[in-house]
Amino acid sequence: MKGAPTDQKWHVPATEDSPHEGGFRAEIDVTVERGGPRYGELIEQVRTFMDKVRYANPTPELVDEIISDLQEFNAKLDTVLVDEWTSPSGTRIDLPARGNITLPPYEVVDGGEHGVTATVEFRPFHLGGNGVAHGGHVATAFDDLGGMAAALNVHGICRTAYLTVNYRSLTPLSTPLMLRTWVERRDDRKLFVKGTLHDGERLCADLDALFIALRRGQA
Ligand SMILES: CCCCCCCCCCCCCCCC(=O)SCCNC(=O)CCNC(=O)[C@H](O)C(C)(C)COP(=O)(O)OP(=O)(O)OC[C@H]1O[C@@H](n2cnc3c(N)ncnc32)[C@H](O)[C@@H]1OP(=O)(O)O
Repeated sequence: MKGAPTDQKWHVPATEDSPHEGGFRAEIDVTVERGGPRYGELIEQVRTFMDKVRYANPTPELVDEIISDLQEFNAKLDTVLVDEWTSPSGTRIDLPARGNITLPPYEVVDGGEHGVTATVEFRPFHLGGNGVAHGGHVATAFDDLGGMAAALNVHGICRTAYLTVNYRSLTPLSTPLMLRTWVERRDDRKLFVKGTLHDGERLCADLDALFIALRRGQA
């Protein structure tokens, strides 16, 4: 498993002409094919680029050159833009963080109704200051993997109502960390989710969140 568990049943009603229904995906279209076999490498190159940009001090000439290269890349991608429901970024279940470039890359090592265990590595571009991760990126990892624990528990899509992160110690960059999330209590559509982020034995942060299972068709 990398981006999300593959052996789950997603009981979401499908319609023939609409790829989604309100906030739901009508079909949880899990794919390992969109974008081709090297799509993960593309995402990794983009992440590496962001790492370099975060730490580079380029000359004005190099800035000019890179802008021009990026304009060419953007023009190429302009020819293949699709809607969010069919973009591989976020749906490639075989890739870290489902190939979603906006998320800290994680790999799910175990996931089901009981919760999710994942390894996550904050990249150099997730720098907050003084060599450690920005707290907002830690919250992003908790939001996605807390939402996944809620979704796996109810077999449907959930949305964050609140998310509290307690930062217990510094979160290192470029280090494999262990992130766990689980539903501690369910009250109808309300899922009270807990989580922890560890660097080895050391607790970096913990999570207290409420996710709400969306009603069918709810935007
Ligand atoms: C394709 C391959 C994929 C496969 C793998 C899939 C896995 C993929 C995992 C991805 C996981 C991503 C996870 C990211 C999730 C976001 O980041 S979502 C974005 C951030 N959140 C938002 O924008 C939410 C904005 N707020 C809203 O939309 C609405 O307020 C909500 C949260 C949906 C609730 O609205 P509602 O459905 O109308 O419900 P409402 O009746 O207001 O509240 C229901 C109950 O919850 C309580 N409640 C609601 N809000 C609160 C609150 N803030 N505090 C306390 N109680 C509250 C209410 O009091 C009520 O309680 P009861 O009266 O029933 O006891």
